[in-house]
Amino acid sequence: MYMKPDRLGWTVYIATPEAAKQFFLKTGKFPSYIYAKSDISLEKDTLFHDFVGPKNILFASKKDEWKKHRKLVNPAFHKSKPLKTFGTLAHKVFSVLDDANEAPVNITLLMERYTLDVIGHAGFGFDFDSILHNNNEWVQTYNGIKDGITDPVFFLMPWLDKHFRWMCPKRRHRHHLVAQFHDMLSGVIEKKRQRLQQQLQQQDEAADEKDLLSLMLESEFSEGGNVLTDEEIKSNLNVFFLAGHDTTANALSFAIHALARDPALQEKAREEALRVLGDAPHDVLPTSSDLKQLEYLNRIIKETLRFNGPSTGGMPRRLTCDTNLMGVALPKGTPIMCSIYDMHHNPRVWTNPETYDPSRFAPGGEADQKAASRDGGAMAWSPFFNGQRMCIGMQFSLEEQRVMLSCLLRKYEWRLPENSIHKENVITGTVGIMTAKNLEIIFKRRY
Ligand code: HEM
Repeated sequence: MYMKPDRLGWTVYIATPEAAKQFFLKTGKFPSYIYAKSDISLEKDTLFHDFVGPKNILFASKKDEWKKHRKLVNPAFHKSKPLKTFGTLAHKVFSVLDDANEAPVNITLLMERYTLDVIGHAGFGFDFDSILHNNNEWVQTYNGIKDGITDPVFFLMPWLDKHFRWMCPKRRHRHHLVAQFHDMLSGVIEKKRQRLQQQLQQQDEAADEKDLLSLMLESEFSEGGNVLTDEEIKSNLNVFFLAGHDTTANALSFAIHALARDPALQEKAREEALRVLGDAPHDVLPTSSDLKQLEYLNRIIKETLRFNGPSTGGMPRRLTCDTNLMGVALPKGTPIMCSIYDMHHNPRVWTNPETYDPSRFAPGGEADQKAASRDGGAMAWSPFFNGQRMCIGMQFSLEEQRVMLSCLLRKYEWRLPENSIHKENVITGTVGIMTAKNLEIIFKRRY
């Protein structure tokens, strides 16, 4: 553990599995968490607050409030397994790669378009069509909001947004975009509620391909209604965007980079993809049983999430009572974070942590050995956090990555351009979600 100044002031950072075990699993007595989420990111009247809204699963800091959201959201994520959606949209990405005709492609931006279309379809049955038409109205609207939220000036000085946005027409426009986006979402929710009430919901639609909004509304309907207000449902949908879109896009681009840097690794992963999915010269849609057999690819995905996990530390917390953490007395009110990045790169936790090595995740390998130990070793790999507040979209994201990467391996060989700045390791460039700086890749068709 160490301390450094952060947005909440001097903050304790956890970087070992033993301390992380307490942080993740020792939640404290009802109704409060010991390590309760701080609402710093949600200052009222900011663009971020306007977009995401205060009442949702991610920001809930009290147990009863969180349970209310999790009750509806959980069954939706359990039922949802939209492999067809993942696959069909991956094929659209391929048409962009084919058009590039072996010219370098900014893979992070392309993966962001892919994951935006995925979350539109799988989240609430909406087609952003951002892979093929990145300039259309709704993509521009969403991107305008996202750029506004991640603008470093307003991120670091939220009071500018609250008190002085009247001086900045561009900022006012961004708030206007949020209102437009919310109106669109409200319309979709309303229509879906009506369909459900009139029992027009297609009964024959496979549950695993239904969108998360429909699944949440169905689960609410079966509870007799009124579990969450429309505002709360909308707020949860917006969280799925913020939590599930850039994170998965960056995880995918880091994996594509790892495979580009090491042709032998790429070839081995391709052999597995061809063995499982066949080598016929046309695109395929992987099934659930196919994905289970992609064992080597899975190791690559896991090692990529250890080496370059897009979420480096989750949201800041504050202690709600005096606590003893690993023999250190910490007073109530202390700001505290779990640094996933530091834990994943800690030489006292992982052997040669700066070496990218998927074999750590082979059966009986380093990761399994750690998980079997009693001192919190299972927490050593926590790209999605752990315990109660672990990422609810973990399986969704892992399946999305497996589908995209296995289809990509079948269809293309890829490499870094000669002058790439990412030859050794990927160079990253932002705060918050870890993102590669202008990562370009050259794709060569196999069929
Ligand atoms: C590689 C991809 C992803 C990573 C690395 C990731 C990481 C995380 C982490 C670290 C947390 C805990 C945050 C905290 O408590 O401070 C979290 C929570 C969450 N994530 Fe993800 N996530 C990913 C993908 C997704 C996807 C695809 C979705 C939804 C479609 C999603 C939805 C959520 C939600 C709703 C929570 C809040 C859960 C709760 O508090 O009960 N995430 N994620």
